[in-house]
Amino acid sequence: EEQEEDVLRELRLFLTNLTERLMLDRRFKAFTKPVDIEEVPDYLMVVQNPMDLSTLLSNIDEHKYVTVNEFLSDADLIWQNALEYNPKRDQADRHIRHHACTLKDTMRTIIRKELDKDFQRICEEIRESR
Ligand SMILES: COC(=O)N1C[C@@H]2C[C@@H]3O[C@]2(Cc2nccnc23)C1
Repeated sequence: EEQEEDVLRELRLFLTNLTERLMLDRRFKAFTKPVDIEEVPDYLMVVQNPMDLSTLLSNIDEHKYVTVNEFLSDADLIWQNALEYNPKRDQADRHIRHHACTLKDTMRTIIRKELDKDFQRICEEIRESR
């Protein structure tokens, strides 16, 4: 009903604001757009489910997420894929793995500090009712 759409609208605002803040952080520049398959032809041989911050924003706009955990399932792909595709000991791989770990920690810290637990539970009850 209308109250449910009000809740999901507020969730979309929170997730959009979170994602846009991450996109503005220069440490996460490599994660803002899909990896260019023409530049990195073997990427899809290693990574089954590519994900990036701009795709998260599109998914939010398409009402893909009813709970924060559904959003995190996709958002976690970003840093998980980076750890998987960039495992070498060289500085370039170490840099992107460090930023991937920082992305993981930053997302969860913002959610824990800024998203009300009761609000999250209401979203989960809407998901269970559908
Ligand atoms: C999330 O980003 C990544 O996992 N990567 C891995 C790719 C390897 C390296 O850096 C990336 C893009 C790139 N393009 C051209 C040549 N080499 C590279 C970004």
